[in-house]
Amino acid sequence: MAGNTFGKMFRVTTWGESHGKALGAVIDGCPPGLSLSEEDIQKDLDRRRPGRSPASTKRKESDRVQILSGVFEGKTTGTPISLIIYNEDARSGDYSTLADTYRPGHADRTYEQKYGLRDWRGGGRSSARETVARVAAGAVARKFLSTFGINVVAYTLELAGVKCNRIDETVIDNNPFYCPDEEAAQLMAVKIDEIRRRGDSCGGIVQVVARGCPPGLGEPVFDKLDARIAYALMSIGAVKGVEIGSGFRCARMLGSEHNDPITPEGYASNNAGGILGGISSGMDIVARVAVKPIPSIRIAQQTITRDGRPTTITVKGRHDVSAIPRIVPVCEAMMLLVLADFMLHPTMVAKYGFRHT
Ligand SMILES: Cc1cc2nc3c(=O)[nH]c(=O)nc-3n(C[C@H](O)[C@H](O)[C@H](O)COP(=O)(O)O)c2cc1C
Ligand SMILES: C=C(O[C@@H]1CC(C(=O)O)=C[C@@H](OP(=O)(O)O)[C@H]1O)C(=O)O
Repeated sequence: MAGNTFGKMFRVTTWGESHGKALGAVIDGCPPGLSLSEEDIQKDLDRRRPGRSPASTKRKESDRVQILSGVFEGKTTGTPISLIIYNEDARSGDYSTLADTYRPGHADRTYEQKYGLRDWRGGGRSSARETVARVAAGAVARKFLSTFGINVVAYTLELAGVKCNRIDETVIDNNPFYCPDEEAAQLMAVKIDEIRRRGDSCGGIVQVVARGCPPGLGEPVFDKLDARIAYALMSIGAVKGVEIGSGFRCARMLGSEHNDPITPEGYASNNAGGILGGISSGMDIVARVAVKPIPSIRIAQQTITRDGRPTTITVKGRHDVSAIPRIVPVCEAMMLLVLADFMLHPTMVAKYGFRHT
């Protein structure tokens, strides 16, 4: 099956299914000499792992990563870096009704229409369990980018209709929703509890910010930085919208309001979200994603069987109430992979080289 590889210079292939033996990533193109340990990767995996918030699936996965190749004496060797994470708690028997019935909102029917068969155990390759491999690869990109002073942070702006009124990044890791407004996080917990009890699900909005990027990332046509970021974020399951900078609000602004004035010290505002003409400006890169509600819900829904008979489905198995907050580190990972890819573009290597730690 094509379409399992992301990136051109910093290339990542993910492999594995939600109820298979293991999942993993192969990273090709990471420069040699970079310090890299399993612990560097584990930190990010622990933020995505199930069980860390009331919105999370009850599936119990330790998500311990092992580095199988590409690292010797604590440094990358420039050869493919292979990472593996074993599945520990799939409980595939709970999914037997999915063998014959399609879940509304999930990939079951479209996948089968395309390939003619489907691993119905938890959605197989279409399960967001695959994002464990993206986060592992993203952590390697984070380590590489840190040598240039580049970092990426994401957080929850809105969940179940509860909006943040302030952004204080220092509190993000103090609450289970990765929310920069602690009061909003408390309301989110109440809402999630209500929705979970009803057997329903919900969505929200995540903001992703990249800091320390030099000017020059991205191409003026086709491979524009904003185009690649939108592609990367939209490639995550449940993401249905991506905005950069002022985003959809720009449609209602005047040019005199939207243009970011240029001063000798830099740009006076950042409606552009750090990207002009497809190329990073040196300002913070700011993107937001709209996340849809989780498809697998316990409320009865209308659907059809594989042979086209109408029926209703009440989805079994263990599911998130919302992809937020677990999607937050996944958004970080996809942004990190785009930036690492562009930092390895020949024009950027000529300017900045590789930095080793
Ligand atoms: C972190 C994360 C966790 C998710 N958890 C679930 C889940 O438990 N159950 C489910 O049905 N969908 C879950 N999803 C959403 C589905 O994977 C996604 O809706 C599905 O693959 C269909 O793709 P689409 O929504 O992009 O069309 C999750 C998505 C993410 C990013
Ligand atoms: C296990 C994880 O999340 C899963 C994402 C997911 C889905 O359909 O996206 C469905 C559920 O699992 P299963 O594939 O067993 O139905 C979630 O528990 C994980 O992210 O580690």
